[in-house]
Amino acid sequence: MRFVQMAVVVDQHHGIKPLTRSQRCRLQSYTHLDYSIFPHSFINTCGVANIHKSFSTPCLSQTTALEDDFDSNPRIEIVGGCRVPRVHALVVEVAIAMASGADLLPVPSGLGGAYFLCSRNGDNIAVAKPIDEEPLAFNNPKGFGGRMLGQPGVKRSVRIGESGIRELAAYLLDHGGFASVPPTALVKISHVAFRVNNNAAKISATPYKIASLQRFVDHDFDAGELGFSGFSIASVHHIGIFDVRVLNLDRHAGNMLVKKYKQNKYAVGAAELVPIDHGLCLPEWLDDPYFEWLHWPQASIPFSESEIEYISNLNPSKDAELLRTQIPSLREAAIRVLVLCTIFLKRATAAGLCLADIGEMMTRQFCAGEERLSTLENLCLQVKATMSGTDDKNRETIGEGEIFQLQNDIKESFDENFDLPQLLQIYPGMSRFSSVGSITELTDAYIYPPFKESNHGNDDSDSKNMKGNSGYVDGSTSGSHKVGGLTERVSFSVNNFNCETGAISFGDMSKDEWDLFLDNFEKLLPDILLKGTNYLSLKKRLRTSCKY
Ligand SMILES: Nc1ncnc2c1ncn2[C@@H]1O[C@H](COP(=O)(O)OP(=O)(O)OP(=O)(O)O)[C@@H](O)[C@H]1O
Repeated sequence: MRFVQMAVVVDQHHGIKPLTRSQRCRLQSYTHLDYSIFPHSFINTCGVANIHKSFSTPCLSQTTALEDDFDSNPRIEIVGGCRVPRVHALVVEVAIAMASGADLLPVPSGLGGAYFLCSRNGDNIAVAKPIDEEPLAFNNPKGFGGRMLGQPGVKRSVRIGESGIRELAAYLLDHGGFASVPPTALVKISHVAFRVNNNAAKISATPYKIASLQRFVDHDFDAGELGFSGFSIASVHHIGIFDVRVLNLDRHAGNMLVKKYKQNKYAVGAAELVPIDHGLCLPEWLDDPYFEWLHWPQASIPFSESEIEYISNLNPSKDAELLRTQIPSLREAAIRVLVLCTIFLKRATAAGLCLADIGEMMTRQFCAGEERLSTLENLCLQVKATMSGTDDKNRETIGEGEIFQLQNDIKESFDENFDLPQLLQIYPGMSRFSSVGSITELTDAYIYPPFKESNHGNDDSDSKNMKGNSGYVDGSTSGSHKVGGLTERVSFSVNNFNCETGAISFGDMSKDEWDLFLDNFEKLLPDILLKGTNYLSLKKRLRTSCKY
């Protein structure tokens, strides 16, 4: 790999300023740049006029020895998002800023390691989030570290070290900037300021990391610091539509930035929201999403015509293909969640449901201290049951509360080597499952089923590159945590649904099974949506009548 030592040239002769708007626009026309090999002529003109285009080096370094990846100069190389002009412009700007000696400032908020990249005059340009500093990852700087990449993360359906690719996926999926996801890239980046855990292998120079890189959004608040009544309906709808598509598990108020607006008495509802932090979207199975907007009044207002049109134009197959080609390391299980949720959004919108209705049908409910599966999850179980041709009467039945308690117990026992035989004694209902050959199978069935899936039809090269970087644990081989080895799933019925506990995943289906699943899903959907509409409107009426 060749890297131009930009800092020297830039500092001695010119001094770099952030790119102007017109410079950025011109940069966007260069679609084949490799930012690691800018010629000096590029630097001479602050990045625009004499740029040599079309360097055809691959996006990823071919370097295999870790030592080769380190030197004392800050540098950046684009890994994912290569073909998106606005991403190019962002990376160029950051490269120039780094070359001119710009600072990298740790962000105090959030659970993961994040850094503001600033220009020399102190303006923030971008936010970098290294994947090895994610919550639970071994280089996490905020005290939530220690695990290897590839293990279950804070949300178990998203593995540690795989948030960065989801940040990029979110940007790629936000067609036309509908939800205003800021331009985001996946980069290899080195800087002395990056956190390296004392225990990690030290190589005498600058840490070189894979990170998501997102354009900094100038803002005055996050949504949690303001009342929701100030947000525009369109803004809430657009973010909500996006969150539903990607099954966002982490849309809390702090992940929506707000630009201060001039308030006068006529300007209520004028503030626009900018969504950030998409590391926990596209889970590997149907997990429980978190939608902060779910109970905001804007979410109960019907979609506008343009929103309905946008939704009807969404093409889940194309989106899936986009992700497969642009982010080969994103697992098929996650892509299938996107496809399913997009279909659900499209059909629900066509049936006249509003954002709040749709979000509610995707979210699990807590009732009398028990977590209940969402309507969407129940529907998927129903579809799975029809496909497997299982007859509920032949199934053992245990109570719903018992199931979730059991799941929690097993999850909690994950690190403490809890005594599973003892667990089975506490839950005698479990011993009736003749299909369970061993305790390992039982554990796997409850905790890891989706981690066993293979990347159907996917080229694994990109993920290998990520693994090569630093101690990546592959789901199929992560010794002590017994991923894989599951030969048969544990099934039983809950409220007449055939239920595979732990997770509803689509990753282990063959292509034909998945197509059949989607066919059946679409057949059963109208009925569920009709019931949902009736139920939700009754619930709304009750809520309204309670006020008086
Ligand atoms: N694109 C952006 N523009 C401006 N500020 C940002 C941007 N992205 C992140 N930030 C700031 O950095 C902080 C941490 O970022 P982020 O929420 O993405 O990290 P995290 O570790 O995943 O957080 P969390 O623990 O909330 O999931 C945010 O609270 C916000 O203040």
